[in-house]
Amino acid sequence: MPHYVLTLSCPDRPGIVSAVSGRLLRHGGNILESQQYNDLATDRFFMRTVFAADALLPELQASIGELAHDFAMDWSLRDRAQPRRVMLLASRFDHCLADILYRWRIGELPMQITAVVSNHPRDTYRHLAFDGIDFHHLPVDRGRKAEQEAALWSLIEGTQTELVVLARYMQVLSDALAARLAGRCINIHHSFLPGFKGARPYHQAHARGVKLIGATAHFVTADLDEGPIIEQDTQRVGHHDTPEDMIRIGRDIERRVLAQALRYWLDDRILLNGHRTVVFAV
Ligand SMILES: Nc1nc2c(c(=O)[nH]1)N[C@@H](CN(C=O)c1ccc(C(=O)N[C@@H](CCC(=O)O)C(=O)O)cc1)CN2
Repeated sequence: MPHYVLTLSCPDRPGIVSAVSGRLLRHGGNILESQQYNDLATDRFFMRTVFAADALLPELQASIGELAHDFAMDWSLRDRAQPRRVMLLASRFDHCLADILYRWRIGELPMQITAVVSNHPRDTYRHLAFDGIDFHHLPVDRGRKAEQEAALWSLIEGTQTELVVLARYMQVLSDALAARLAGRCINIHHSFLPGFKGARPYHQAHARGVKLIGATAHFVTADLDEGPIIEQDTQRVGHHDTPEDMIRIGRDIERRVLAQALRYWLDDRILLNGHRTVVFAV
């Protein structure tokens, strides 16, 4: 029996859970897992429900669409058996790319990788196995960023990519491209945001003399390192740690934070709540 995941958000009011569960029951739905949250500050309701049903997706979508209209819902319904289509972007540092490829290879990240894209040549990753995944070298030559982004966008569209992961991709996306990728582009920033935005956060952290460093996975917006935060983690450092030590310690934090954020996205556990997120963790 297919398993479906329904995510929704709408203005809060009594009876949302009852209406949704009743509608699913009407189609023989058996709820397997359900989480909800009411943001009292915005009076907005968020819900994620996993259910089993013999009914076909189009029938369910039509029925839930009616309900969604009545409750002014933003919603999505997906067959959990359908793997998501994800594109991986990286620059010189490949530790996050290598980690995601390994987790995907062993089945921890159930997704279809549509391509690996870099502004550096294939040889940069000569020790990484791409297992038949297409690699695209899209260099950013001075004054030709628009052309590079046009090629990148055509690849994203041409491969029907649902999510773009910036796995230490060190080029700032233009406002236009960030807008096109709103809610479907996740970046790993190598600091505990909002501290130390920009390209060299570990050197900034060392100069400030912090005792904790971290990493942040967030949705990409036009405003650099300002997007809705999905996942964060930290680790202690000391006066003896050099910027190089922090870069080494930070690699592990970046890997686990990005992998967790990607697992949440693949399992429809992230809902946007304005410039914040609701994350229905396991
Ligand atoms: N529109 C956005 N684009 C990107 C974001 C984002 O939040 N919004 N995050 C970055 C990743 N990043 C930090 O996490 C980051 C990347 C690059 C830079 C930067 O200053 N890059 C320089 C070039 C550096 C180089 O070539 O090595 C630049 O683009 O001029 C800062 C932060 C990914 N894109």
